[in-house]
Amino acid sequence: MHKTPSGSRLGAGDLDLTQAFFKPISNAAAPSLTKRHAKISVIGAGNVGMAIAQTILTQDLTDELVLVDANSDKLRGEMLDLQHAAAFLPRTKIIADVDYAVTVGSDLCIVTAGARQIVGESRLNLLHRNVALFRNIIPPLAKHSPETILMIVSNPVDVLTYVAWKLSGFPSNRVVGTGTNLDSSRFRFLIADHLDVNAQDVQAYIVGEHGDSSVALWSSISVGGVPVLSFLEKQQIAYEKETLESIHKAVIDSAYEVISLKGYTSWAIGYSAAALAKSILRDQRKIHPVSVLAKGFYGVDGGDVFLSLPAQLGRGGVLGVTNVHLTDEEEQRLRDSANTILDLQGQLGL
Ligand SMILES: NC(=O)C1=CN([C@@H]2O[C@H](COP(=O)(O)OP(=O)(O)OC[C@H]3O[C@@H](n4cnc5c(N)ncnc54)[C@H](O)[C@@H]3O)[C@@H](O)[C@H]2O)C=CC1
Ligand SMILES: CC(=O)C(=O)O
Repeated sequence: MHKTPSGSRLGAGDLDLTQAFFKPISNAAAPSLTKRHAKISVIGAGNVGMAIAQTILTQDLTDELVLVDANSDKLRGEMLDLQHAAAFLPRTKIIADVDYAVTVGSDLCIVTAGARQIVGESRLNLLHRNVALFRNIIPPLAKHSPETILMIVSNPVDVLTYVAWKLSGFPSNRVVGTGTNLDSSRFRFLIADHLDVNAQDVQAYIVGEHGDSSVALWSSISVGGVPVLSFLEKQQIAYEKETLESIHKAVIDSAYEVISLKGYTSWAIGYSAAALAKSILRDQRKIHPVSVLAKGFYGVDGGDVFLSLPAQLGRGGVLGVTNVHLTDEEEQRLRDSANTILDLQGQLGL
């Protein structure tokens, strides 16, 4: 019996066995080529990479799922553990290797590798450690899958999305960071909890940096299509600005709290990244707040900076940025957030 690093094989007689088991149908037509084979590679098989991988599998988003990590034992262990769930999952080929050649021809590469925050540490603190890793990760991904879409998750996600864009040489529509898609989900959860409604009926955006300088778009909040703040104003129902601010603060504090309790965050980013993968690979053209090249939008003009804006995602990657109404204060906060990120980027010399 022969075993490869990318999985267990039945042996050299595989083909004979298959033919013995299944009698081929005579005069069968060639398979239809209308459905494209989809391949997703997840780089980094840690807490986040595995949460994303398992959500992708349960949601049947790909035909082939590739895992890459620098730690070969952990990688093989994770691959086998997922393969052993085959009887309960949609059929997906799962392979893993430390060599990036395994990612060849990926439609989507999701990068989660790298250092994570310890308790109380800011995402921005991870920058230099993770930029060094990205120099070894992005070029081989781009080489093996020159047409792929890169989705960056590792932190600080906005600056690392910029780094991935620079290192890959890809057009900006094919480089996206998960950005504030997660913060916006936390925001929607907290608003839904406050109003006792379903979070899926709440539309609300956090934009800017995925982190401490993020910006809550209060004017964007609607529930079941009803814009909340203008509704309250028209009905002359008073609301406290402090209540709004405290919800935004709770969003910012969310990751710190989860990290202090369980050491890392994983499930919510797993669902967040899988939702983005679905919009991209299934050409859903849905709008998500994600990290995109923001220069020229909403008065952000200080340089090439990636930060989250409501963007439409489809098979071509980032299809466009939505023109949501921002108040003057929100626009100013967005520019401040951009400057926070630009200051850090300035240290990189890329
Ligand atoms: N953007 C977002 O919303 C979120 C981002 N994150 C970030 O995701 C990243 C990963 O977090 P966790 O999975 O919890 O960390 P982890 O420590 O569990 O996993 C990191 C993995 O990266 C691997 N790795 C390190 N160097 C590598 C290299 N050169 N090539 C391939 N693999 C390599 C490690 O072996 C490890 O398996 C962190 O930067 C974290 O801050 C985490 C949650 C949410
Ligand atoms: C760790 C992180 O970036 C988050 O959970 O938001």
